[in-house]
Amino acid sequence: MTDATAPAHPLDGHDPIALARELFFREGREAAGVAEPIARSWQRSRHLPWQQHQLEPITLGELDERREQSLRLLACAQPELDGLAEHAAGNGCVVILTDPSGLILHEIGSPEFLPKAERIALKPGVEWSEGLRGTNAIGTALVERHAIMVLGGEHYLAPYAQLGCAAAPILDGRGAVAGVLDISGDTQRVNQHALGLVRMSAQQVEHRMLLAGAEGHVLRFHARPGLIGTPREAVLVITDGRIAAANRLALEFFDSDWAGLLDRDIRGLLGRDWGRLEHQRGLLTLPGGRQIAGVVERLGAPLHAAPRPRADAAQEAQPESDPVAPLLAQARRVLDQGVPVLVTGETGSGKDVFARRLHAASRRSAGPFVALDCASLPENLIEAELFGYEDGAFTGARKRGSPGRVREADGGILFLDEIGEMPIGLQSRLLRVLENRVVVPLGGGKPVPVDFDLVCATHQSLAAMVQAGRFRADLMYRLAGFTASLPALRERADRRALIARLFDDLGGRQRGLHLQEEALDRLAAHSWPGNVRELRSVLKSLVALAEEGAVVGLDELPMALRGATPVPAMPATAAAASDRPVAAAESLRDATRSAIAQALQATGNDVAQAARLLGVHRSTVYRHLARRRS
Ligand SMILES: Nc1ncnc2c1ncn2[C@@H]1O[C@H](COP(=O)(O)OP(=O)(O)OP(=O)(O)O)[C@@H](O)[C@H]1O
Repeated sequence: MTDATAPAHPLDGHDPIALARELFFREGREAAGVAEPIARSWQRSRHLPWQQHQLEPITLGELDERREQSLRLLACAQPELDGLAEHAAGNGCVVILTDPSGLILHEIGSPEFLPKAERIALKPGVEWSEGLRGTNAIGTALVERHAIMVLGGEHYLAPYAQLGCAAAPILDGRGAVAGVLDISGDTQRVNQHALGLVRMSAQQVEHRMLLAGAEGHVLRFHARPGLIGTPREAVLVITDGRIAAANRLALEFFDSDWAGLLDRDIRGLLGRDWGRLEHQRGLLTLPGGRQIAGVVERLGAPLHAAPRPRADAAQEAQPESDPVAPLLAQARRVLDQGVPVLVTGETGSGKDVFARRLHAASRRSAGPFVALDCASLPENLIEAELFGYEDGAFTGARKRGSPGRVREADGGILFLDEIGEMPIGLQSRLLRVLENRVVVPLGGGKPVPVDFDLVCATHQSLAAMVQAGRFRADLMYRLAGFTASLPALRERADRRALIARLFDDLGGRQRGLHLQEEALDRLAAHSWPGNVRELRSVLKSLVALAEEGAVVGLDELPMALRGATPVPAMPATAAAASDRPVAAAESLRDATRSAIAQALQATGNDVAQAARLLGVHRSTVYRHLARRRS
């Protein structure tokens, strides 16, 4: 055995894990004093050929292929990855998604822990099966098919003795493992809370995957009717009269495993009357006399049990799919060919989130994602920040110089947010870097070759800025190889589903809250000038203010949302923006301007309060005020 493959050594004499290791490794006895799944895993690991220890990641091309093979998993897991990433970053941890073999497809989270993860090969393209790394949360969860936490000395191998991981397998509707969701960090950072989070998130991914792949009919049911339509519902997929898929909650209800339920004739299980529940919530008496409360949906039909006429019925009739997903797929294809992508949309519509998702889906996902917000830096610092500088290049420069963001993005993606704020003098320099693929630091020094893909974002009209002489036309053409125009929240056909999901994800589910249909209708009809950011902050306070298990109705909504008349929708859809860049982007700017004006009016010109109301940073409001004055 080499050092890297040697079992971790006992930590100290009083530690029960250390004692268990002493008996197991030194004296060759049965594993005792550790949880049963760990003991079983040590036993399995003992018989593994450790000389096959594989630390190198597969190539980027191979990783791409593996991602292609797990496309549905990746799409269904993305919202959880986004949510967990916030938690992980705040706790010094990373979130990991693997494919069914334990190969890491994605890793996102704390910049503090990522380098440590890198050192032990906990990174995209590396497989963490039990067969290759001994007892570890990802590999052992795959074998045990249950969520598991593996801390410090419970890992079989020495290099992982400081590592703490909580992992949950993601099973598809036929019981096959689709992947693993994991939170990892230093041992003391990972606890029962992390285990609860990955377990719950894996359940959400399973729920989404089950519905995404379903054909025919779906029966959603639960003993508590309030939970129907949430990820805690039991689900059966019925295709051609037989059970094609089921989630774990449905198995629990029928006290069965997948083998016992799959391919059974639905009438034998539910009785002949099951079709009575089509599009109508109700009680069904099963052949044994038990009753279930549920609803059957025919796929492709509206997802709501009892559709009622409403003003925006035409939009509601569209399937509640994520309108951003096809844009993301197109943008990824373009970016992977080395063509820059420009993301446009109103403030808070998710441009930053989109850019990060694009990175995660792109050929450069194993490389860095380096973001620079051009609006947040004074003009005279952007150049140094972007292109780097040599020792003492200017007063106040760091002693040993700085490589700059462009070089930091080497091998990955450079994200320039608010590109419209890039000073015109720097635009030609950026263009040169894009064309020549070399960067020369401020204060001289040798040109350094760089290799990165570029994503930019703006809520402004670059075309209008070109006309006004504030943006270089050649740079605009270069940047906008592909424009992804994100829809405003009020224009999204899936906004009801999005609101319901965010409500659950922001703590509604955890606290057992139920968002009433009327309240959901009102939230969906609101104009949301601050878009998803504003929506999140309203939902967060709704969740925080509600008592555990409460029903959240119209009366619980903030005053501004209770009024009967929703704020009229603002003009021009973002979808039209790519065809008519000037007009659409102007309307974007108009919409942003009028949202800010409304917020300032509502708050008596209190900038801080207006910014809070819109869910934007104060500087955004100040910037708009300054522009209005000029
Ligand atoms: N699809 C989504 N699901 C959940 N949260 C989202 C989604 N899209 C955006 N958000 C959240 O909304 C907020 C605003 O998103 P983001 O920063 O990406 O918007 P933006 O368009 O870049 O805003 P700005 O123009 O002000 O920089 C963030 O808290 C983000 O996490």
